Amino acid sequence: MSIKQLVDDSISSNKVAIFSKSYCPYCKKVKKLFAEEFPNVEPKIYELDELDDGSAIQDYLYQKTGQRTVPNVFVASKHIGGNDDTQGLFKQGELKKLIIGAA
Ligand SMILES: N[C@@H](CCC(=O)N[C@@H](CS)C(=O)NCC(=O)O)C(=O)O
Repeated sequence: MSIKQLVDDSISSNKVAIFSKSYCPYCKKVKKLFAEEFPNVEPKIYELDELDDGSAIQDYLYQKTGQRTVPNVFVASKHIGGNDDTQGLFKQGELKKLIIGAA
């Protein structure tokens, strides 16, 4: 499977997909948000620093979204952005709507 296929498939087949790095504090915050606020949703999490293809995945995400940083979050196949974007969407009540809509 190509990197493009792997990333695109995981975005379309998971309600929440998070491309993360295990040591990244912003990633920890966004993973905590989902775990605490949406405990019934199990995000698909890729720790890019622990994967052989992690750099290639990060390159493809940059090509796809214009965002190189992690976390890079997708909900209901929609690109949300990083931790700041995700927390902002949550505070507006829009993250819940997206998740419910994807049920
Ligand atoms: N404002 C961003 C900050 C994200 C950020 O700075 N992430 C760092 C890791 S902690 C990053 O991606 N650095 C580049 C890299 O790891 O390739 C957010 O809220 O997501």
